[in-house]
Amino acid sequence: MRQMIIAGNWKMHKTVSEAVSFVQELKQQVANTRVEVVVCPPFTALAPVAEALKGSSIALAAQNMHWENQGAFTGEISPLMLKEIGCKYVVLGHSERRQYFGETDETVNKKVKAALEHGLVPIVCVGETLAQREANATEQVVATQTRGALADLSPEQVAGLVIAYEPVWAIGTGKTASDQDAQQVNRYIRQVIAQEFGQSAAEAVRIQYGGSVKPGNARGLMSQPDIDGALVGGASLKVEDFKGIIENSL
Ligand SMILES: O=C(CO)COP(=O)(O)O
Repeated sequence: MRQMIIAGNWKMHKTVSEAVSFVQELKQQVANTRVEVVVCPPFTALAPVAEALKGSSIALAAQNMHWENQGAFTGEISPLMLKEIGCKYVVLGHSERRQYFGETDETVNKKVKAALEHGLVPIVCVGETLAQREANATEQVVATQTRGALADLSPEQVAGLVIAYEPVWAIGTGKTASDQDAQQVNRYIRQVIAQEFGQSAAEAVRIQYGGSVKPGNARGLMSQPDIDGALVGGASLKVEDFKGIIENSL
């Protein structure tokens, strides 16, 4: 049985003081949930949020990472740095990083391997653009991105990962994939993983859906058999909305 994982990707939102007061409230509101709850603050807020989360079951994730341990890479953050402050997860290959910051399947793969070497669990994002969906290329795009990101990994490593299917046209647009469409693509990703890494890795890997998830649509999406959680953007910025999604995911 795969445990549901609901992660809030704050993107470039919240100062340190806003982030800390948010998680202080959140940890009280979701204290007894059976869902695994994750927050992904911006880099500046990671350490103070880690401190504020002590004693809580909410896990911490970074939104990106470089693959090297250290070096002359101005503006970058390494896996060692994230590990030391208590990150459990790291979001890799988000479509905004692919679109605006030149992320490729190859760099995502380097980052995935580096994260695993340091005991960080990657949340690997894949998803098609509207043009790709309209050209009936969704399956081809998510298969290529999945194979690219996970190249050279062992079945055991893949089993422990989280993958987030986030159709680009559904991110921040208020357009959500229908429950059936999301389920269909998540199931397809699981089939690709079964082909590449075997059935037991495919059954163990958790595959989230992301793209305009809200309290009102969470129940339908999260009850699909191949959807094991959500990667939430906008609706993760308010405690009430995020809590609503968590509660509606069981
Ligand atoms: O990109 C997302 C999460 O990573 C989804 O963002 P929205 O929930 O704002 O559509």
